[in-house]
Amino acid sequence: MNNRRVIVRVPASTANLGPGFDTLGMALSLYAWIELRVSEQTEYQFYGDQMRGLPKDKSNLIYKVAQLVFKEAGVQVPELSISMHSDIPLTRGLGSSASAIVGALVAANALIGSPLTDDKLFQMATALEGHPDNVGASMFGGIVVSAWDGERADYIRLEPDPRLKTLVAIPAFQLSTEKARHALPTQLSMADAVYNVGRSSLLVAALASGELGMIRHAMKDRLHQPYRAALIPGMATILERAVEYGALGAALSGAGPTLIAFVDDKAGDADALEPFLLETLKQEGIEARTLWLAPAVLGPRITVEDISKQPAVPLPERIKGEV
Ligand SMILES: Nc1ncnc2c1ncn2[C@@H]1O[C@H](COP(=O)(O)OP(=O)(O)OP(=O)(O)O)[C@@H](O)[C@H]1O
Ligand SMILES: N[C@@H](CCO)C(=O)O
Repeated sequence: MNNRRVIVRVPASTANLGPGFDTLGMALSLYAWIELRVSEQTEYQFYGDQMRGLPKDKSNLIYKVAQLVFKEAGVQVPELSISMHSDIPLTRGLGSSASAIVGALVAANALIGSPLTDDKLFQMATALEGHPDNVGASMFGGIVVSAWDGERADYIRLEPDPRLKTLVAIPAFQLSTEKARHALPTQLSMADAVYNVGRSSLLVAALASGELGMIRHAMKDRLHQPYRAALIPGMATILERAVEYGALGAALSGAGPTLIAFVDDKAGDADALEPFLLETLKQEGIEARTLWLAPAVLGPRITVEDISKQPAVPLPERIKGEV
């Protein structure tokens, strides 16, 4: 274990997909890399613009999550060398906390010889995050349909349709999940609950069957997006009109503020979508950047190296070409 260097690449994710609040998630082709080694004292190396401001002591999420794995497995690894490079922006609705939790669980488990099963790691990740949607997608890749009752999370993974691509508009401002959850009501009407059960079921069926044309009707929501709209000016217009600009459907990504549009890559009729998203946000005074992302088919990719046999080059050099 002392000579082991573990590097885990973990995908970002989009949660809810509109109606599937706390239930649906899809992994995206944007990544974070976490490296763990046993060390004499705990130290951090952070790389990439997204890591600014994160703590470099034992209060760091990665360290705390790794210690939960060691405790569960009954081993002691009090000091760690932690390196991280992330392209996933923090507090923007692209699952940065889920990627950090899943990456830390998987890396810590690999460091001690993988005693915990993937299902056990998923249960731990769900309890830590408080909902299974983002962590399920980061853990298993693809599209993950999940349900959690506070004790056990169950899931089914769906293979994303190869025609599916996404365009995300990432506003320059941050919005924490905590704040976006505070905007939600504590009670809902039966009519709205039935509305969402219908849309969410239809969306899962559309994604599983490849009937992508149904997404425009299915990707609608009355549980969370209407209540969060005031936090993201321009969102309501984008959700309503994105289909006019070639999207299959659009949603708030996770708790926001990122907006995500689903596109049929083979249809080739979405050239006007990017300017529409950016212009709509700009009219509300919001600067944003866009990224075309594909669904990430794979969950975490684990590399274990023996550093007694090869020199441990810094993480950015090790992952050069992947970033
Ligand atoms: N690599 C990391 N190391 C330590 N803490 C992290 C790391 N990545 C994310 N976090 C923590 O997670 C917080 C962001 O979580 P939050 O749930 O608010 O947003 P998100 O996960 O980016 O978006 P969403 O859950 O809506 O998709 C950060 O402010 C930070 O505290
Ligand atoms: N389902 C969660 C995802 C963000 O973590 C929410 O919308 O609050």
